[in-house]
Amino acid sequence: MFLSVCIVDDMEAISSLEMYVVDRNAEWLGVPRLVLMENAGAAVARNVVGRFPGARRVLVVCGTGDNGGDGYVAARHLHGAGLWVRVVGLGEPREELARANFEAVRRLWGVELALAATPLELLALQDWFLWADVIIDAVLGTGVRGALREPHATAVDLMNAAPAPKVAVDVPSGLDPDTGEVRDKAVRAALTVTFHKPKRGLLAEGARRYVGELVVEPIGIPPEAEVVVGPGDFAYLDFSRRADAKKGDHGRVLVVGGSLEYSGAPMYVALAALRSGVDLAVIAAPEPAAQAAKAYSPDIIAVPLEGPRLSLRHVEKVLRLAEKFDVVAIGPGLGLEGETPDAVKEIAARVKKPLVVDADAIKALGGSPVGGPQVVYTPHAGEFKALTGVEPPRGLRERAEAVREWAGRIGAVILLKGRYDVASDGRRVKINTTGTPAMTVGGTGDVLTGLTAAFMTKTRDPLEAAAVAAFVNGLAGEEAAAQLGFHITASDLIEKIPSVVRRYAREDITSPRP
Ligand SMILES: NC(=O)C1=CN([C@@H]2O[C@H](COP(=O)(O)OP(=O)(O)OC[C@H]3O[C@@H](n4cnc5c(N)ncnc54)[C@H](O)[C@@H]3O)[C@@H](O)[C@H]2O)[C@@H](O)CC1
Ligand SMILES: Nc1ncnc2c1ncn2[C@@H]1O[C@H](COP(=O)(O)OP(=O)(O)O)[C@@H](O)[C@H]1O
Ligand SMILES: [K+]
Repeated sequence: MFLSVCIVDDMEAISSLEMYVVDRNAEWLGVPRLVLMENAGAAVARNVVGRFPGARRVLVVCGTGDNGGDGYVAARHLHGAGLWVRVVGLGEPREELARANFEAVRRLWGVELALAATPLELLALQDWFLWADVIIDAVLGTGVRGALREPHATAVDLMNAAPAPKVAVDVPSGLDPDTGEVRDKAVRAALTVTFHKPKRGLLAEGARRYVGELVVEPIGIPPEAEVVVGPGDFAYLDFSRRADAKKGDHGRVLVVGGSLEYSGAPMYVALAALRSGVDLAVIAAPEPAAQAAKAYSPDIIAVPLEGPRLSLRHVEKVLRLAEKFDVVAIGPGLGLEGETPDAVKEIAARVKKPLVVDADAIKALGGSPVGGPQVVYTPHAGEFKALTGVEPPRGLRERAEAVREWAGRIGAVILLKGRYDVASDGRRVKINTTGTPAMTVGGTGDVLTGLTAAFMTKTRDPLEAAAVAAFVNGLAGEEAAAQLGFHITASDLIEKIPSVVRRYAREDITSPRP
């Protein structure tokens, strides 16, 4: 399997957001989240029996989220191992996974389950906390937000006041999984069983008195889940809108492209950006392409640059124009005649905006690529060679290494397009597996450029913008090809963008604070 790409070392700490993304992408790869929860709960049970072999009486304290879900699984496994198990639930779980495991415990007449939604109800169960040989803290994990509310705060106090050793599920409740901070209080565990990889906060200075001994347990997440682009990656993009939003709030993209010969490419970029959910997509193009764009669609604003191609005399005008935009995409349809390459070099070097460099602009910059924290190159194999001087390797692992190495050298994000798209910012690698050979039709790269520019208005993370753009572009191609086979055009992809994005993005309308 050439996909045996394991380009991350397996003990680096991760953030709760990264864990959420890996979890959702493992599910997209076909590993159900309920399986992850079952493995997590079973791992807790195994560690309790292994670390406290003399324990007979176990109290499991479960929150209302998936951390609680893990607790219910652990309770079932420990009950199955012959221990005397009592469970306190701080309310009925709402999420389906935790709910399923809550129900599975509720039906076991051999397990005593009490619900306590208030401090008073908890205090009535005080003797359970003193009865236990071991207490499992399954109250809060990576979903903790802000200061502890009730009855969680009382639950933490009762657990800490009990003499029995505590075993924390994933994160000691009350500890911030990313910083290790404790706002008011947290469970002081003898042992923390965390899943898949250590959350950064567990390793922080001063966290040890809460974490106790740390055990990292695999739960069946395949290594590909660390690098594949999937639904989880949408968590990096903000598609929400305020009720009092105004034009431009949701992104302005400037497309610098087109020439006498090519007018379609910049249009594909602009239309794809609009369909991705930006407010404005403007093309700055040589007259013939600008006229064609104006004639083609009222959705596109076109600023004409006199003459048949981008030239040095246009640079100042383009730079001034760019100041009014959030992201600039440069390259599609420019051609490489005359002064165009020099004009591209000048603009790329001086534009102070997030930049997507595609197509002819990559070739124009070839020898001296521009780097920057918000610069993204979207080459196909030939353009990668023009950018770096080297052919991209054929094997996926080698290809990922090459993209990462060159992204690091140039100091930009590189998204190398192909059967699998490989993106890197020099440190992280993302691999997109969506798409279809029907997409070799001209213009699909322009659509990807439009998606990338649009998504760069929705996040500060250009690698994730490019990765999610590739994911959406590929799915749009697959859906178009499902209807039209190998007869799709780039326009068919653009039509599919809204339904693909809406399947994974949260498009909330937030009411502004009065
Ligand atoms: N992400 C993954 O890969 C996996 C996660 N799993 C478990 O799922 C957990 C994350 O689950 P969730 O995202 O549901 O979050 P949690 O279960 O950690 O907490 C969310 C729940 O706690 C409540 N809550 C949050 N902050 C609170 C506060 N300050 N005071 C009182 N209540 C508060 C929320 O209303 C919600 O009901 C992980 O820690 C882990 O234990 C496991 O099932 C294995 C797979
Ligand atoms: N054989 C393929 N299988 C799946 N997706 C492909 C394939 N070839 C290209 N694509 C997709 O088509 C889009 C454009 O890629 P490409 O054709 O290399 O760029 P360009 O249109 O700029 O030449 C990318 O999103 C890429 O993932
Ligand atoms: K916990």
